[in-house]
Amino acid sequence: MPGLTGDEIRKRLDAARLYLCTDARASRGDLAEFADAALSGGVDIIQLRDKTSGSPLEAKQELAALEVLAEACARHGALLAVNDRADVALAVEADVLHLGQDDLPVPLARRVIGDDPVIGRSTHSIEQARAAEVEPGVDYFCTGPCWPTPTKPGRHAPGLDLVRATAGAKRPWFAIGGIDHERLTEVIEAGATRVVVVRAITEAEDPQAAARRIVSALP
Ligand SMILES: Cc1ncc(COP(=O)(O)OP(=O)(O)O)c(N)n1
Ligand SMILES: Cc1nc(C(=O)O)sc1CCOP(=O)(O)O
Ligand SMILES: [Mg+2]
Repeated sequence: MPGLTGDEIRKRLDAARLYLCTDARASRGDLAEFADAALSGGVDIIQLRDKTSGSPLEAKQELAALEVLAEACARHGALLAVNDRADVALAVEADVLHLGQDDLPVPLARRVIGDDPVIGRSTHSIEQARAAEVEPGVDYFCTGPCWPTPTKPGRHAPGLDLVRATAGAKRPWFAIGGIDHERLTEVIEAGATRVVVVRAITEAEDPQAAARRIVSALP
């Protein structure tokens, strides 16, 4: 199946509200079923982020998991995101590459993946968010963590002040970190219209219902 054009990817990014990061669920062996459930519940972007063992996945496992997620995304019209690795994003024709402050610089990543996929940036301070809002080659950014989270241990949480300071930014941006359905109202009141979640869906008994509840609460 031919991939999406850059314009199609950017159109879907503009409309995206709920972004999910998931591990490969190797211990549960249900990645395809889980992804179908989350995407049916309204997840717009799904990223493979597997740091469960403390080190990156072996390439073979990462590519196998991305193949499963790519098929699920194609079934549901969602975007497939790769974390950290421009070479892997190119290899699997991902729609999205997500880069943190310590990852590959954006101009180098662009050289690898070309112009079509979108690139996202993590930000953890007002200065970083302001920079990501105008940085060439960046299409969206994330601000967080909103609350300290065991999914990203040791990362200082700038909290909702960063969300408030970012509200109204010109580029698409997502709040991340410690967000679940119960905390969503606070995040929205602080000015976020898009969120990234991990445990709120990966640890839910019913991932489809968990995604649906979050989507229906978003503006
Ligand atoms: C959508 C999204 N937002 C933030 C992150 C975190 O990126 P980073 O700071 O590089 O940390 P790691 O995820 O690589 O540990 C993300 N992956 N995705
Ligand atoms: C992967 C990640 N990045 C963050 C950032 O602030 O950039 S917070 C985070 C983990 C978010 O997980 P949960 O939804 O389980 O709290
Ligand atoms: Mg990273």
